[in-house]
Amino acid sequence: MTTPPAGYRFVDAKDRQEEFFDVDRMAFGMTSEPEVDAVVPVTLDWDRTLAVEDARGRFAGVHASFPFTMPVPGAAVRTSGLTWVGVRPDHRRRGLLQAMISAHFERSLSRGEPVSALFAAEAGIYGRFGYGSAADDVRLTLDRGAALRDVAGSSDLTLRLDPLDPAVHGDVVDAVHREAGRGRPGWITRDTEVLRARHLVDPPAWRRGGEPLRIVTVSAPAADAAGATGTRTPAGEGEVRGYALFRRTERWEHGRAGSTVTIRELAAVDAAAAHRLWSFLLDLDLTVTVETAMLAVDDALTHLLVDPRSTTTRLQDNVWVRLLDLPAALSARRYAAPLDLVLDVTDDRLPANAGTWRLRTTTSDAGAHVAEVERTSAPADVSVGVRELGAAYLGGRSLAAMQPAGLAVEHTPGALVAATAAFRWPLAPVCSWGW
Ligand SMILES: CC(=O)SCCNC(=O)CCNC(=O)[C@H](O)C(C)(C)COP(=O)(O)OP(=O)(O)OC[C@H]1O[C@@H](n2cnc3c(N)ncnc32)[C@H](O)[C@@H]1OP(=O)(O)O
Repeated sequence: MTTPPAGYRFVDAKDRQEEFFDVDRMAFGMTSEPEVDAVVPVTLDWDRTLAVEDARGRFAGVHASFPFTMPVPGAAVRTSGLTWVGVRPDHRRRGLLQAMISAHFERSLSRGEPVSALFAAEAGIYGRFGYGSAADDVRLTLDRGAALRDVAGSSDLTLRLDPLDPAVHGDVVDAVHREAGRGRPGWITRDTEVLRARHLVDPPAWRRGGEPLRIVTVSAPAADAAGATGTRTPAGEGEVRGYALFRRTERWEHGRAGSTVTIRELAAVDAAAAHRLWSFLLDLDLTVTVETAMLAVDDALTHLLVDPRSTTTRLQDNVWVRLLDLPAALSARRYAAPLDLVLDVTDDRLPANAGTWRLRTTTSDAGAHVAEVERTSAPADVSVGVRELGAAYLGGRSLAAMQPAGLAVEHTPGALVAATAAFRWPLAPVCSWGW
């Protein structure tokens, strides 16, 4: 069991919840506002929290994790979603994060979670611990009226705008979100009531002068409702095929309206639904600018825009992935092509992962290849760090492209091209919400 640096010890945080939050408020510079705290539910599972206490008995560092089932190429894997990591500024750079990460790895492995994932507060922190940046997202700023390519059936869908009411819309949002991300690696769903509730809260302090959150849904006519999501609008007009959670922030300058539309999340189960939702959001009266939520780099919108150059696009790292139990993790996902590869893996923090492994696809299931991963003494085809394998794990990064950066070394000609063809996946990975 990991021990923290001298003068510190790990302690249970369960009965000291306010202290736990105080550390993060100190670490992030966040304030506690009673009107926000009253409505924003605590999502933590206290059995998955851990604190580091100093010699005076005060919490100096904390972290927690969520038990996710993360979609990976062709399958899903139990994943420990690291969160709420914080060290008080007066205790930083003494190795508390190092100790907490080791404890997190041990505890996740003991629960049978072969993978950990996180959203990084700063992108420079987690690579040293073997997390690889496994997905990017894009946020687009669009002008009102940005033109879209046509999609058949879009105008047949019924559109409905309402104030967001979690009690009314919670089930619709959950069902459509699940369906919209089917088959997309990284698309973690909100699997507890409290995570679902947290996603829809909207305290006035978070609105930055904007209106309360709205929801726009699009539905198939009742007779056409095929049942993909099994949801109907609250008024029962048909099956819901997509929604967007958004708000407008009103602005006037020299008598001219210049409001902004800010989208918290948009999910659509088919092209017509995506087109109808974007067409609506891109043409709201009195608005001039639309800010999207984080989208997959290959999101439908990126294909539908007539003039992609007219938007401002911000690319950012999305989910980071750490393989904790390498053979379990690599055999949990599917592969896009057959592969028989000996990998020489370096992993300074989890030596059980280091050394040579043979990854061999055996059977295929609906075109996706199932792999066995075993220890071998055979000579390696490719040498790679566990961080790079984490980066490639969701199918969004090319192992071959890491070679010019010196992060993957090929010993057998053609091995990196073959590995890349097998590890890549048709849909770019993304998680649509941060935890
Ligand atoms: C998944 C999430 O929850 S992300 C949220 C992360 N939390 C925050 O950003 C809140 C503000 N920051 C903090 O609370 C702290 O500074 C932490 C948690 C980032 C680091 O905690 P510390 O206890 O200071 O880290 P620790 O002393 O163990 O340092 C470990 C290593 O990480 C490096 N490191 C720490 N913070 C950073 C950073 N922000 N950027 C780059 N490197 C960092 C250290 O330099 C050290 O490097 P070394 O191994 O080469 O010496």
